[in-house]
Amino acid sequence: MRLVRDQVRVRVPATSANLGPGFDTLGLALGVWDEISVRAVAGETTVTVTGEGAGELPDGEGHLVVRAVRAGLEHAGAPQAGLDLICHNVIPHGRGMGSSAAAVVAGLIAARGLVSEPEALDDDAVLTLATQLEGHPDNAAPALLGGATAAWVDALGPHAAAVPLHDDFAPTVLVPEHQLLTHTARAVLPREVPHSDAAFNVARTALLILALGGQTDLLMAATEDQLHQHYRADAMRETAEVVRALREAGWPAVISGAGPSVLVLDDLDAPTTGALTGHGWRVVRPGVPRAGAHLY
Ligand SMILES: Nc1ncnc2c1ncn2[C@@H]1O[C@H](COP(=O)(O)OP(=O)(O)OP(=O)(O)O)[C@@H](O)[C@H]1O
Ligand SMILES: N[C@@H](CCO)C(=O)O
Repeated sequence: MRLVRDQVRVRVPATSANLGPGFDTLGLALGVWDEISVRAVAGETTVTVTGEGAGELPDGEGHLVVRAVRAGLEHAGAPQAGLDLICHNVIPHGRGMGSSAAAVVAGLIAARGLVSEPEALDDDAVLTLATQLEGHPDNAAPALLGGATAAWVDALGPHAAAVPLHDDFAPTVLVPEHQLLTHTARAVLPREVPHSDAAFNVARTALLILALGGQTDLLMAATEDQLHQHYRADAMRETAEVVRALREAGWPAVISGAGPSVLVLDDLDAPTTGALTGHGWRVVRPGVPRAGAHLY
């Protein structure tokens, strides 16, 4: 295996995971894109970041995209090189919009673009490597494939399948100013849950597949959850309060990923978004790209 191109550019979408009951399983691509350029060079690795994370992220081998490119090259059996990485970041960090999965998937797709036999980094391989770096596949799957996905892990590794979305589906994301790292939001979850709570979520997740496909009258019941959101409420009180108020008003609102953004599985109306904007929430209507990360 060798490097056949010395420069590639990758676009990768934001994602929202869980969608309420589908903890560590369901995910949705969002039309907010990071763009990276990777050049193989003879010298040391350098990283230039504009937008989100500029001046804060590591500027060398510790950068998450660099780590992902390296994992991809290693998996493909390709030689490592110095990397000149340029990142134009739009996806907010630590908000539950899949920034870390986007960084990892972008790096792996870049590695695919650099090597002589890209099939060594097919979608299965990229999802496996991304899940190793992320710890769970639910953001990586839609970042890679686009649309909505169900991801699961078995003895062979992670897998993902597309979840059909009805044509009018238009989510709204409410983004607060502050960050909450996924690591922190996972630390508050119990190691075990009651069987009745697991059964509760199995039913809601099944309903959610129907609701996303077009049975929208099921959306409210389909977005109930007992596995993670109430455990996380103390770590993101404003988020929990917005989710509660929106649901009381009939909107199918959930915590986006590990929070603290809120995902509404509907096109939130102008009076409601106006009120939220006045309280410091940024309103994003991203649309759902039907394709995921790609070279461009
Ligand atoms: N584009 C990026 N380049 C480099 N590192 C990144 C990038 N995006 C995210 N990261 C790293 O990942 C961290 C955020 O990841 P984290 O998993 O906590 O949140 P998230 O991925 O934004 O949200 P969620 O997983 O809930 O959707 C950042 O603080 C940073 O260290
Ligand atoms: N399923 C993950 C998504 C965030 O990365 C969680 O809720 O912790």
